[in-house]
Amino acid sequence: MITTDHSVLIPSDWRDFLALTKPRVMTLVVFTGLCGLLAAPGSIHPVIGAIVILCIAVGAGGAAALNQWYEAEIDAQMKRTAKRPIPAGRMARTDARDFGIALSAGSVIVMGLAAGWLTAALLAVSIVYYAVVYTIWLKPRTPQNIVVGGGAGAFPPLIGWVAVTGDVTLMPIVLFAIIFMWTPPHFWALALFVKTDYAKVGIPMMPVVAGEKSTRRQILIYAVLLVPVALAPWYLGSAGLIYAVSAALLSIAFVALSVPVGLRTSAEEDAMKPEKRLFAFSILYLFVLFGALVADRLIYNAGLIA
Ligand code: HEM
Ligand SMILES: CC(C)=CCC/C(C)=C/CC/C(C)=C/COP(=O)(O)OP(=O)(O)O
Repeated sequence: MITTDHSVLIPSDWRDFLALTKPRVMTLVVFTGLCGLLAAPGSIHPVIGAIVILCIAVGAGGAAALNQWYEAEIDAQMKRTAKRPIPAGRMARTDARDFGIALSAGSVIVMGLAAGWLTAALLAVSIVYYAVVYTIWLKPRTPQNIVVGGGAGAFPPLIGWVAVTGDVTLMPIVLFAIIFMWTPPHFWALALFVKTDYAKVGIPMMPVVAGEKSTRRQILIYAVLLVPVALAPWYLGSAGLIYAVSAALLSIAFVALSVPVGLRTSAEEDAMKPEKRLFAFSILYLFVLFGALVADRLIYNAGLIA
């Protein structure tokens, strides 16, 4: 049973509040935000920079808490999510809601005061995008939920970049586009092996609605479309050879891992190994790609390469 009553004493400790922020997923969200900040041309005071990253972490965590407040009932029915603080009965639902609102509002206000209101507005849009547009509106309604909703997770590098430069130019939009195109293969690879969970709770994820075959084709299509987008910082002249070589190698590996997932029809014999491999690699891919962007920028700035 899910508790919604404030008066019920539930011994949720700090670990439950931390779990509400989806800390493991958010490491990559925060990392891409940090990379956007470090790769941007110009400089930012280190203390302000640290506050910006903290606000991205807190805002994303707040949005994740609101996601779990709203989805407590369906989380309770899925194996992967049943042990979360609310469905497991360790936290009152209203506490998660209040915590989510406090983190979200607090992060936007502090961001505005520290880094300006354009940066804060972008953070606010990404929070509303994840907690409301994706969670409440798209996710229960359409199999394109994560294609459109994935935009929420694409904001952090844009936010980090704009905190430094003060305006939205082509390059931060390219960084947004990289994560936007990356999200479908990232999530659908996983959705293929947790399909039954989503089917059980009536969430129209792509493999449930369009079937496995179509989802597999779409994973491959997005992985191929991601290649020119991932290389864009280089051919648009905003990144050098270190980034170009890294992006090319990562792209080859990503497409190579997507091919067996995209082309096969039956996966029963190997317990979905290629799908699990692609999902795991998708995370490494984004860490290394954004890390390469920063390494490239720092090395060129330091004059180590002409
Ligand atoms: C709508 C878009 C997305 C959906 C639906 C999605 C969904 C998921 C799911 C269901 C998991 C499994 C772990 C869990 O149960 O929490 C996961 C893992 C993960 N996701 Fe995503 N994801 C999305 C976008 C992103 C974005 C934008 C990032 C970061 C930039 C990201 C980073 C990660 C990471 C790092 C993990 C591994 C966490 C771990 O090791 O436990 N995801 N994702
Ligand atoms: C700055 C800011 C607000 C960033 C937002 C970052 C963001 C949207 C990340 C998306 C990652 C994520 C946890 C998806 C889970 O989908 P789900 O919630 O459908 O997964 P679930 O089934 O595990 O609940």
